[in-house]
Amino acid sequence: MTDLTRIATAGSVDDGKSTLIGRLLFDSKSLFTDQLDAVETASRRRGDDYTDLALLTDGLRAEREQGITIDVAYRYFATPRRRFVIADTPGHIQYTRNMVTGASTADIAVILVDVRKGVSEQSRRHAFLTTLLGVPHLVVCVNKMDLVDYSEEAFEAVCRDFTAFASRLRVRDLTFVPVSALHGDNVVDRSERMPWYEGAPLLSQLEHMYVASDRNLVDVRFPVQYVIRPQSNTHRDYRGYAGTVASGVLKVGDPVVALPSGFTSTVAAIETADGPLTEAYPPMAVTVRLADDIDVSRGDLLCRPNNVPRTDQNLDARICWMDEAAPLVPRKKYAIKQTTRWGRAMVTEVAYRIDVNTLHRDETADRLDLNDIGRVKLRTTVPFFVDNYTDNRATGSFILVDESTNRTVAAGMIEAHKN
Ligand SMILES: Nc1nc2c(ncn2[C@@H]2O[C@H](COP(=O)(O)OP(=O)(O)OP(=O)(O)O)[C@@H](O)[C@H]2O)c(=O)[nH]1
Repeated sequence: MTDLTRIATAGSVDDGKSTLIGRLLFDSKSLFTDQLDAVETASRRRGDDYTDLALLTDGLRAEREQGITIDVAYRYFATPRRRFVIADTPGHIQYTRNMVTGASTADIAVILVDVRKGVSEQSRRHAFLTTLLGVPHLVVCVNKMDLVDYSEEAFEAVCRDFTAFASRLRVRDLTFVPVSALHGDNVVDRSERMPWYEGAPLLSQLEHMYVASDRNLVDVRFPVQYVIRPQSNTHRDYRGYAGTVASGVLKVGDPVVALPSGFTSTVAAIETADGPLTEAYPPMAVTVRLADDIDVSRGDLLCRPNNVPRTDQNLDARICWMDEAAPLVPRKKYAIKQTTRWGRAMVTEVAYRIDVNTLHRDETADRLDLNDIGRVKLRTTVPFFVDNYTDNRATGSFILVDESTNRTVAAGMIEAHKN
């Protein structure tokens, strides 16, 4: 199985996120020498007597910031055990939107807490968003341990406060690691300055966390991205459906049903740029050929006949509002995209807005502003094939796009209907 483990990071400004990521890359020897030279030169130029690893990710981020609105920098690194992609989400402005972008596909979230500041409003917000986005594993790095003399009591106090808040959320797996990102304690190598800590350093936790079983390999969902139909005479009869497996394991010979038509067939072949396969699983990009010539178009969904998502035009969802230009206005029409399918949607009701610090639900709210999270009801113009987000992060999520500006204004997570 392609084992790319996705990590999302979160932390308030100056908690040390960039330094931690730099340290992970540096100490695990995942850096290219030319990048290292550049960082060392830049550090010297600034008069630092140490190599400022934050320059590494900050530099990257600056590159990414040009011309894109959602500035999440992705960094790949590998150890002999695992390959990782780490999303570095800036802690300052727009944190909710950036975190939603960075964490919606993450296997593991790493939240930084400055041990001197303790569990702040932002830490609570990060924990809440992590669970809202269904990230299965949460690792809290209690950073800057060097500034509290590597005190066990200081570490334990943060763990206690964080656990108390997390107990009110749906956290599946919570781990704490005391680190000093600056000095490298417990990041890649075990720290000798914290003999009281019996756990493993961060990297080793990331390498050993069991993530495969978190992925949905049960419910086959294959959203069709393109229909491939060559026009040449030699390939006249060829018809393939290209897309990315959203969940489940698709096998040659399996019966499938196409939605919305409801026609059934069997998988005749699974093709990739590197040759044919007998099975495909998420997030593989493949072309599927069917035994019968049934009507399948872009935006349709292939699944198993005995395991289909619900077809719905009324959606209940939690959404995060991401548009700084205008608040969410009920009854306004937006474009909606779920997997590869587009339609139009109208928010018919804002049920409540959630205060992420207190988890209080404000049922009097009738709009959502930038970074607000709320529960809403939507009505779509065409049927969508949906699962609850808790069962399927791919088919349970959607975005709303403002058609006049073409901006993504919301990310949504579908929930079961409630009255
Ligand atoms: N003493 C000490 N300082 C640290 C540690 N980790 C980071 N710092 C310092 O804290 C400051 C902020 O670190 P960054 O890594 O830039 O913080 P950040 O969270 O990435 O901040 P943004 O990039 O602005 O989101 C820098 O001056 C770091 O050198 C640590 O473990 N100990």
